[in-house]
Amino acid sequence: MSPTTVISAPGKVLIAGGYLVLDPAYSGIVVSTSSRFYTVIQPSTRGSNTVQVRSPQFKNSTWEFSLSFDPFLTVQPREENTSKNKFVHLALQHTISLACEARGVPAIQESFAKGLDIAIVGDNDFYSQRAQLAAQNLPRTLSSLSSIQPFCSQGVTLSEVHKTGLGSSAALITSLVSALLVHIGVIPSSAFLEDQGKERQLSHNLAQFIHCLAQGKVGSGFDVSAAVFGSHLYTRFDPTVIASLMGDDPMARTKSILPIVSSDNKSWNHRVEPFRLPPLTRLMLADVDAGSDTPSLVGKVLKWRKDNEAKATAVWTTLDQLNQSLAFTLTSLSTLFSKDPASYTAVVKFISSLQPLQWTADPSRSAGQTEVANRFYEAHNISQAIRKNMKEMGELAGVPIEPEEQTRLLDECCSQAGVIGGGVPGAGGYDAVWLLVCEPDECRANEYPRDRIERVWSTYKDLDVSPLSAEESMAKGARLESIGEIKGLQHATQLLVG
Ligand SMILES: Nc1ncnc2c1ncn2[C@@H]1O[C@H](COP(=O)(O)OP(=O)(O)OP(=O)(O)O)[C@@H](O)[C@H]1O
Ligand SMILES: C[C@@](O)(CCOP(=O)(O)O)CC(=O)O
Repeated sequence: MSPTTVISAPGKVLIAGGYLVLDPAYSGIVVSTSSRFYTVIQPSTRGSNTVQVRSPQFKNSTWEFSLSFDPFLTVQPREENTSKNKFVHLALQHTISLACEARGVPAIQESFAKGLDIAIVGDNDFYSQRAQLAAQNLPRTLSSLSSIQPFCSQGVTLSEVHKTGLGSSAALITSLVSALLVHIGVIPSSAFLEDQGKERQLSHNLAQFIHCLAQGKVGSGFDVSAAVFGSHLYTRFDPTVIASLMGDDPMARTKSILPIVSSDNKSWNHRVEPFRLPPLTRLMLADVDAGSDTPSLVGKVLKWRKDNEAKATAVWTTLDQLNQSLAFTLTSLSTLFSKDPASYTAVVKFISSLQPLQWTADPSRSAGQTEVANRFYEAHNISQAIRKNMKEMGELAGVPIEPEEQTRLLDECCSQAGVIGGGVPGAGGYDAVWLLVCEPDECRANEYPRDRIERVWSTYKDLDVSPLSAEESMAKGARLESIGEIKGLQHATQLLVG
């Protein structure tokens, strides 16, 4: 067992397939973010069979647990704890229980002979930084965000914090479960050096089960899938695969978990197909300080679908065709870059200074450049069509998927030079917007499309729009880290490097 184990897991943005991805007949485009959760595990000096979990970014966020293995494993919160965290408790209970099944109780008891210290931190993006920006009298810009200390203290408790919708619980559960599986020897650390593999699959299956248990519902699971595998085209797993484990009491001891979450269990029929955003483009995310209640939005849309089967099938069929066309078009741009990077680079530089309507108007271009420009324009139009159909679905279901305030903001953004597309991520509502913008390899200072968007957001009056620093993650999901290589991590967790 290594002295220190660090596993990170990315946040998520569902840029297409919201609601449809709840049905295995449809897929969604999920992008994993550069903003990540980090779990750091070290042996403790607190005594055998003890686990201390700290979330140093928050007040009142230290939880101590006592383990007993007889007659079977139980993870008991200490009475002295001044708060509860169901997500952390369930992750410990079911991951250590699985470890006992996989390696035998004596081996796992050995792992806890000294006890464990666990620290969990999330990149600043997972929580609104408005208060920090205001306290330092900084404008709401990307450069301001980069001046805030990494993993900064939020000054509040977890129940008071303003989350930004990047999937904190999915990234947290994935990084904690994966770090525990590695630290107590169930899977090798090398499991997180390759993109797929059986061990990464086991980590996925266990994290999905624990996340559903903690949330008390079985969503599509795209958020945990993004945290484990990174950006991809996602098709959900059959929820019956974990039905026997989803008892009324999430704390109840479950019977054997291993056969159900094992990578050999072929009932896990989710699909993870390759996808990443095209070269020389950038994902931009903003937190709109209005907030939405996803579960209630989902409930209303699914009721509308049930009560209006024919119309809903027509709307979902149209949306799915558009979603798959967007995935195909964005992927074809990556192929065009591979074939002729010079033409591709020249076109991105050209369209970055033009509104989308003008992108295909240059007759002097070569055939190669014309094909690239046409594809970018196609991606823009498909993205706008998805917005229109998602908005219409909301109006039919009586749900603010893209409410008027968000429509006005997105129309303003999507008409800017160099903006490929955008929309409301996931379930939509009032809490966030995403944009895909050109990121030319060279451009006059302050004339990048991202600069234009920053100006629109920082001066926007109807809504309080604050950028997130997240881009698409270059890594594929959960990743083994070294504490000394992540800026601010050792300081934030106050653990020893080693
Ligand atoms: N830094 C953290 N440390 C420990 N637990 C955390 C942390 N951040 C989030 N959590 C846990 O995750 C829970 C939030 O999960 P919930 O499902 O409500 O949000 P979410 O949908 O993941 O939020 P979002 O997508 O906005 O990040 C919190 O109640 C807390 O238990
Ligand atoms: C509405 C839904 O399809 C997506 C929800 O996405 P988000 O939490 O709004 O980012 C629900 C789900 O996929 O679990």
